[in-house]
Amino acid sequence: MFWRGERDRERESKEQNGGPLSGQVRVLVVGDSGVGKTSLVHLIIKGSSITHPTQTIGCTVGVKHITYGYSGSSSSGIKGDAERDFFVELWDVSGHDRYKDCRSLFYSQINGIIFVHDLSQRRTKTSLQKWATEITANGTFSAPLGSGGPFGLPVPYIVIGNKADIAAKEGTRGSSGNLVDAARQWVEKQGLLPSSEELPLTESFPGSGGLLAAAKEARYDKEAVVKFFRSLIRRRYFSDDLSVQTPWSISSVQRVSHRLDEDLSDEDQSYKNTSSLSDDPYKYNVFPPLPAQRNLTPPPTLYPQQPVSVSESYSLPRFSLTGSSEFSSNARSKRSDINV
Ligand SMILES: Nc1nc2c(ncn2[C@@H]2O[C@H](COP(=O)(O)OP(=O)(O)OP(=O)(O)O)[C@@H](O)[C@H]2O)c(=O)[nH]1
Repeated sequence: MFWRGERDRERESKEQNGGPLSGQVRVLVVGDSGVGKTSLVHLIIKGSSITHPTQTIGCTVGVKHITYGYSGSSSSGIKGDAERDFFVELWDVSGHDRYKDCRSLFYSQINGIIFVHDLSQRRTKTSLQKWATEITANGTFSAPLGSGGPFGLPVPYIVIGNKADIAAKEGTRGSSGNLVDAARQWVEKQGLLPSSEELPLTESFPGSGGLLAAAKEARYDKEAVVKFFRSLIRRRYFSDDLSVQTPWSISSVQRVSHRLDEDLSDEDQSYKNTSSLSDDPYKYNVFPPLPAQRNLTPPPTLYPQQPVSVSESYSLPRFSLTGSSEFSSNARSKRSDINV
């Protein structure tokens, strides 16, 4: 294919400037049906809201391009030596129950997870633990952390509470219509239970302050999400960072999400690696495996990339190594669904 040839030529050219060009990390995006996963993925990749998302069939994959700066042992001064392209695959898994029995197909070689819930539907947050348990039980993981996190999750995650616009209008912290939630709210109103944590069944997902988003209004905490992606890249490709304690849940203090058009400046600076590795740090394949990785099949490389067995209609979005730093397939309708 033409695009592939172009890419190969560019890769060869960059490799002449020092080492492999790029790599990728895989991030699952999970949560109940209708919480806004597809809307968020579209926002993260395209930078704009999607007007009419359709229900995800099985899983769709979007790709976000990120450059990762490195100021280690490279001395050439050529930009290509100091930055590399990485691709964050966002696997948007359908939350619908009809795919429950087969969606574990998509839980493969996971580097990180974005859990999404709907702030106006409290039960969608409660059910995140169900998602975590399912992924832990059925998934395979790349660059896993040393010991199990909440629900046994072996990779970092973030939690995003979406539909902040609705929650704000309703002036609630999330009313699901669930009887337990209704009871909790009544009890709280009576002043009988100031610390509402005593009531069972409406558990919150542990370990994260959570991020807020309103995907429909193109609002999310871009900086926090990009930092999360970078931390996954760092974990997978820069071995010296693996000695650093990485929290299970990459969380930040809850903050008001900002508009996407507040573009990040100098994103790479915050993750410049200043270690003194003597070899080319981008030859990530030569690093010894992590203790936790030794028994695992090596993660797939970017070239070629067909991570799952899929129907004929499925294709990963084309990668472009020039132009915009954010891209994916053009629109949800053009992102080929994996039909399962
Ligand atoms: N008000 C509001 N609606 C939203 C927001 N995000 C998504 N929606 C709407 O919620 C509905 C479901 O959004 P999707 O993005 O398809 O949800 P999903 O989680 O991908 O759903 P599944 O594909 O069934 O798993 C759509 O009608 C969206 O327009 C938001 O931030 N605010």
